[in-house]
Amino acid sequence: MSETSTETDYEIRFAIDPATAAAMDTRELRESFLIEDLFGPDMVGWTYTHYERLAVGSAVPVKEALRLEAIKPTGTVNFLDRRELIAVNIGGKGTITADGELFSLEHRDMAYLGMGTKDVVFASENGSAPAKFYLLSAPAHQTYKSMLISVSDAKRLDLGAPETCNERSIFQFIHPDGARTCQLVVGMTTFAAGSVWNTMPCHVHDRRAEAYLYFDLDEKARVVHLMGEPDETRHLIVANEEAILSPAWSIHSGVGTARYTFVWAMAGDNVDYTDVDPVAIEDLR
Ligand SMILES: O=C[C@H](O)[C@@H](O)CC(=O)C(=O)O
Ligand SMILES: [Zn+2]
Repeated sequence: MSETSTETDYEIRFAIDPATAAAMDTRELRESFLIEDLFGPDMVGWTYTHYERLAVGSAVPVKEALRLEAIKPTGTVNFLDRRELIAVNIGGKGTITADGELFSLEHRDMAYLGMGTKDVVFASENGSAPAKFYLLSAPAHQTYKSMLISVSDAKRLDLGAPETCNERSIFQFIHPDGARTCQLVVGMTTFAAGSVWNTMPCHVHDRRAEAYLYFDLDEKARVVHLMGEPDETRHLIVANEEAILSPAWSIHSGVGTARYTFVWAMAGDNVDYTDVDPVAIEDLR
């Protein structure tokens, strides 16, 4: 890809409190917590949230490479002057060049870019099977090393059972023995054939907000994503390659009408994956 474009779009989502969310109808819930049309071609798109100032976005270089540029909400000269970023490739092979360092990402690989990285360019190896970079960024307080994290470097945790339709593997890309980050904790969850329930039994963690990207879901299939306080649940019907925002007070769990994969990402007061408050299934309302 010879040309480099800098078309960037963003929208802001304010933080919603639980009482306000409980009074919302379907349309309002979707406008507040669902991100549709996430992967627009040949542009960088952001949803800048007021949940931990976590920004969720995408870069899909089809005709040309795409440069990361600052957006007004960051208030900085370069996007990463006071932030860190993780890019997860859910498409074809692609590259990320960060201040001259080249990272090659296969399908399902991630790259971590540390605070202070100035020049970032996303490119596809082949525009007819473009890379699809799912972007996550949070404020940072120090610079950790930029690095490629391939799915084979991730720490694998097998959970669930076929009888409860929740047999799945959690790939923790950020863990204490791997890449260091300030706030971002990101991973991917895949399912055994026949299993469709993620994160059930579910949990909350007031210390961290979370975002999910559901992908590799059949175009006509949907995930029924559960949100809300444990005793006041709501649902979002989610299509392939759509993301949801999960405030710190909300459960985040889902059941697919067919198989899918998802990327989960958190930011907040700690990076301890195990620091969750479990919710018993019988306590859900
Ligand atoms: O706080 C952690 C996140 O919710 C995910 O790790 C949960 C998940 O992938 C699962 O149980 O399927
Ligand atoms: Zn969680």
